[in-house]
Amino acid sequence: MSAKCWWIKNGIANESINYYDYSEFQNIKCIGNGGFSNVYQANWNSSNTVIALKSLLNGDNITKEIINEIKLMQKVNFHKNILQFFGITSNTSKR
Ligand SMILES: Nc1ncnc2c1ncn2[C@@H]1O[C@H](COP(=O)(O)OP(=O)(O)OP(=O)(O)O)[C@@H](O)[C@H]1O
Repeated sequence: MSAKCWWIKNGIANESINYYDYSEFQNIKCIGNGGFSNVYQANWNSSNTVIALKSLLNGDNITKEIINEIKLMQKVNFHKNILQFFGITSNTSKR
């Protein structure tokens, strides 16, 4: 396992990153594409709200940019003009 992949797994294990079961998300529709991800809209059962799921094109290749994005989003999670980062999920049926 790469050090960057370990950073995510360790974050989930020590609860500094929330992990959600993929089955919590319904009505998943693609709404955008970026350089390293596809973005989907979904209904989230736990919060009864609509959220964006950012799906990495290559989940096996966690780059330093992805880690930086997670770190930055966690730091600015309080700001009303910045989307809230809730956590990570994994579509295990795709693996
Ligand atoms: N929360 C959101 N709500 C609605 N659309 C979104 C949201 N997040 C991303 N998108 C859409 O998905 C597209 C790609 O998202 P984003 O730029 O975050 O992906 P990325 O892989 O980080 O791209 P890049 O590497 O080009 O920065 C956006 O241009 C936008 O159209």
